[in-house]
Amino acid sequence: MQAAATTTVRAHPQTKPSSASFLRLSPPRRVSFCASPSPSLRAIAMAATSQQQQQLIITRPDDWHLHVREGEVLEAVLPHSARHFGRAIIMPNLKPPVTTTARAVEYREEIMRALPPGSSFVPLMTLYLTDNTSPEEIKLARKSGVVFAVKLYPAGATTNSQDGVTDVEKCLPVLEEMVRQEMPLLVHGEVTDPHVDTFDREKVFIDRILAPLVQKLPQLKIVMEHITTMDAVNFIESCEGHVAATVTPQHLLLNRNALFQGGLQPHSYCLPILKRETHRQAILSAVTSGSRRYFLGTDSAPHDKRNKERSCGCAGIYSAPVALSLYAKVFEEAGALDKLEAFTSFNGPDFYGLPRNTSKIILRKSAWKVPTTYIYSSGEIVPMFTGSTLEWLPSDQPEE
Ligand SMILES: NC(=O)N[C@@H](CC(=O)O)C(=O)O
Repeated sequence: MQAAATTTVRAHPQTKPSSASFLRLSPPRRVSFCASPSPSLRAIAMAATSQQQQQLIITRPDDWHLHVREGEVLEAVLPHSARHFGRAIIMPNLKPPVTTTARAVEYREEIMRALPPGSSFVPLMTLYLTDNTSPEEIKLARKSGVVFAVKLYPAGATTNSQDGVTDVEKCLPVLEEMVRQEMPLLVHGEVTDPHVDTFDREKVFIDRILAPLVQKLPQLKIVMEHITTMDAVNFIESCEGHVAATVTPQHLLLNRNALFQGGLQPHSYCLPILKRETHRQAILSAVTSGSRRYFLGTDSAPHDKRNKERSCGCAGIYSAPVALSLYAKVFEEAGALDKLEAFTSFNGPDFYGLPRNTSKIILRKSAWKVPTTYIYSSGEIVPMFTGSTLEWLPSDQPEE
């Protein structure tokens, strides 16, 4: 560990914009491939950072896309998120999925029981959309006060998505009710058509499903989850203010080469799959531009090591314990540390119409080693960047 930090950078407090002003975003901007800063510029930015910024104090972040599972795995992983994040949007892709408000309420109680004593972490529950979800269920969800969004998994697109939507047209009455209830739709944006190349599935989803949906229901709030392509960035920028996106640490830091680095790397396998470098660069530029349409969503997706490393391994990267350090690394390397707090702590609640957190968290420029695995009662979970040394260690202690 390095010596105690000396210099502190406090992000400037911002006033919370009204939802109306959120809708008046800057005019659509197309993003094309944009080269990263020249090595010399980047080196200067990093040198300046390392001399001056030894500590960051930012508003406590939220995670707008998180898988915590159930039972023993829930107990093992939840403390990692609860330690650093104020709230998280909890994904409903359990077995069986969380398709009703009643089940979401039960699941929330299980999460609350698994929290470490004294934790003030708040789970924001979601419903899993199916072809048979009723508009009535949306009214119940809104009335519950604990369900904050509905998740669309195209049937068969990813882990536990077999009960997902087979045809968005079938969900139109539900989506119309979501507009009335101002309930956001969270989208896993990939087609499942086996004839479409895995690396093109996000782009084809935008063309075939998302763009027509936005045209049909322009008032529906949509979060395109875990975006991976320049096409997604261009789409988000071309929409009015009702469409936003979450971005994971892996899609900001890794390109598809990481899947094959020195051999097949199952712990870098997630869906949507990592893409080529040009796409990573486009997402990085978008996120570090300061645009309010992008916010933190780790998609931290724990799977037991045996299920990741077997002959047909599961998709999902476990990033909860390392995510904040990694996002800080991304923004620092882009010379955009001043934009980090809006991404981690402001843009998400502003989009959802929720208050920003009031407590703070400290990130110290201090080297720390990521454990190789997290052992729990019936197995182990390998975190992203297993065994490597990271900087920007988040403090466990709340800073009021
Ligand atoms: N991201 C993943 O690769 N996996 C997620 C599901 C998902 O969000 O796609 C999971 O639940 O394991």
